[in-house]
Amino acid sequence: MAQINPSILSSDFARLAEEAQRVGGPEGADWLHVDVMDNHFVPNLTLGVPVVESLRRATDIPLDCHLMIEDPDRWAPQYVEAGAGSVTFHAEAAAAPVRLAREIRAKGARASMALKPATPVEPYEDLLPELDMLLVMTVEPGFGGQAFLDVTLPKIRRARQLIDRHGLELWLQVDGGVSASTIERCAEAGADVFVAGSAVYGAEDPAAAVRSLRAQAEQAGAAGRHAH
Ligand SMILES: O=C(CO)[C@H](O)[C@H](O)COP(=O)(O)O
Repeated sequence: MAQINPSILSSDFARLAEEAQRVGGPEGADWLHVDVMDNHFVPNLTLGVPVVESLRRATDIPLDCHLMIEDPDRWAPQYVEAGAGSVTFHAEAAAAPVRLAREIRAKGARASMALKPATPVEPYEDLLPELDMLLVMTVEPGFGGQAFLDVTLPKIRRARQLIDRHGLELWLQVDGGVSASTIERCAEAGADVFVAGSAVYGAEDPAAAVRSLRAQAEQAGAAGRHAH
């Protein structure tokens, strides 16, 4: 089943609790995608551990924290303690990704690793069993509202092949420029978790946008599985 995770990067940061509610409810957001940026790993600055702690108290939607930060080996465990249900670190930033994934899992969250558009998936094949989710970035991380990068589609396909070849349960997430006009290509390529910021929070009815994106992804994903 396709999962839709609205990115709070495109929401009103002064009203995060209400913004979480706007995407909740029946058939609403599966997870809330929380973009953590440190102005070092990416050229933008957002929020940190205290905001995640507050968000955890403000919503029942589980938190999917995407750490676009340097030194995730040091910080990721703190996001689990703050209440994240899933913590994503970047392959390009982690010093010891296997140890870090194990630590995140041991603390009780889902462990996830992200790849920037130019980072190949193949070198990480043996590491995949240590993960609960792989995030293939479909824009350069740092900002919401960017155009989807088609060049990432072959990598989504290759990641799906590796996951299936090894019989793994891990989820394959895409993030960046995911909208009504790009989600089907991602789903056909094999993604099953979709982060959408502007396509959800820029819509008149964000909860309806979540439902509509999920329906599109499910239909295209089923067609993609049939074709393979
Ligand atoms: O990680 C991100 C940027 O680094 C955001 O989650 C992503 O870009 C979502 O925004 P949009 O759907 O508007 O592209």
